[in-house]
Amino acid sequence: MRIETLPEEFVKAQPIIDTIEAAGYEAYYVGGSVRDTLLGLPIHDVDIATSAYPEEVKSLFKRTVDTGIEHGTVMILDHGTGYETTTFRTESGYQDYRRPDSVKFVRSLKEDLNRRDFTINALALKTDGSIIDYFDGLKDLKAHRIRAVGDPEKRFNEDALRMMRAVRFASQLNFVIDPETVAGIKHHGGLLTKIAVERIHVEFVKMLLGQWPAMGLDVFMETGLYQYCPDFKPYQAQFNQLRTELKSGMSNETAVWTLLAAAFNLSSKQVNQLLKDWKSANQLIEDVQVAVKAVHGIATHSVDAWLVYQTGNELLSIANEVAQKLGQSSYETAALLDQYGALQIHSKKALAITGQDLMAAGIKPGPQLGRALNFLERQVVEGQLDNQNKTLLEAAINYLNEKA
Ligand SMILES: Nc1ccn([C@@H]2O[C@H](COP(=O)(O)OP(=O)(O)OP(=O)(O)O)[C@@H](O)[C@H]2O)c(=O)n1
Repeated sequence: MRIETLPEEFVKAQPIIDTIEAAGYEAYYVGGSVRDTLLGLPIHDVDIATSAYPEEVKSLFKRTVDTGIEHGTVMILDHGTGYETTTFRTESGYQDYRRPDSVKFVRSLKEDLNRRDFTINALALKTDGSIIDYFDGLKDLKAHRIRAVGDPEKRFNEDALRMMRAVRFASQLNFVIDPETVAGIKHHGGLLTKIAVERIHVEFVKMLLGQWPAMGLDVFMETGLYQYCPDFKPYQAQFNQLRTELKSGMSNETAVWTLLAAAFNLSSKQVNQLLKDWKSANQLIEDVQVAVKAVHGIATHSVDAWLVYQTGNELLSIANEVAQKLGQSSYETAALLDQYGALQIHSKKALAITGQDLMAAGIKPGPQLGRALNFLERQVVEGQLDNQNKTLLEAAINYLNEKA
């Protein structure tokens, strides 16, 4: 098998391989970029595997960075691009079910490919476009199948995260998982509890962002893997619902979490807790809480100006995307965004009056001044007042007189 025209990312990286080969070593493109090229998908990072030992690699290039030298990885910098170049290796140990305790550098490509997770990830590509395939990866690619290299039990015992990777690849590629590999996942699912939640989180989000999340969710549920993901175990029923409803992936991470929070019917407090447990960034937590509120408004057809204003353009699109995926929206996203666009103001700063103006008119600083500004903001957003300095000043004074 030979690829006629290599994507430009590989062509750009060719001088690296040429240099290594000219020094008498072997070097190949490996990993996800080879798999994705064969599937006609865009590629992200070009990874290189070589028979040269790390010190030998370093001696061949002017600019290198030791990104993971103990595992044989050196990054070669070339015209502003970094290429991770890893010495062929075998691995052993894995006491933490995640990283090998020790690696042994070897000179054989076959041994290196033999340590990898799935056959579709164990292909090597030469600069002339030919493919080296020791484990029937091409056959599996053609059959749209994820199959562990060698013994699945051993593969998952070495690195438990690979089970989540299998789920994620199923969702990204619309592939099925080979029965023996599924059996390995069922048997070793419990090892996931040994893995840091952040790592599970990354794979889980990638799964829901994949184009065929129902494929990934099927495996996630049927193998029982969900039971070993902290915080997700109680949501079996909701996951099952999602599997049938979710036809395609989500647009981004905020959308993924909004979908889960909405599908799981979580309260604001629960969303907060879930996302904190999953070590999410504060901004993400805030955004999801706002978006969930908007999903609820959209689902119950109570999308008023104030909700639209509070949610904002970006989160409004996300909220509608989620509501649509859950079959709860009949709104056109464009119509919601038009509604947002038609508001007189899009932030408090845009009010035609300031706290200074109010103080100049004799209103004392303090909580009542803040309350007056909040009142004006809402009135302007809801179209009860024009956003004009004089109008707002009069309205503020009336409001405060009424409250007095
Ligand atoms: N737990 C893992 C992680 C990675 N690999 C091997 O290392 C390669 C590169 O890993 P990574 O960059 O994490 O994933 P990709 O397969 O490249 O996929 P993607 O870039 O889409 O995440 C994989 O293809 C696979 O051969 C592995 O065997 N076991």
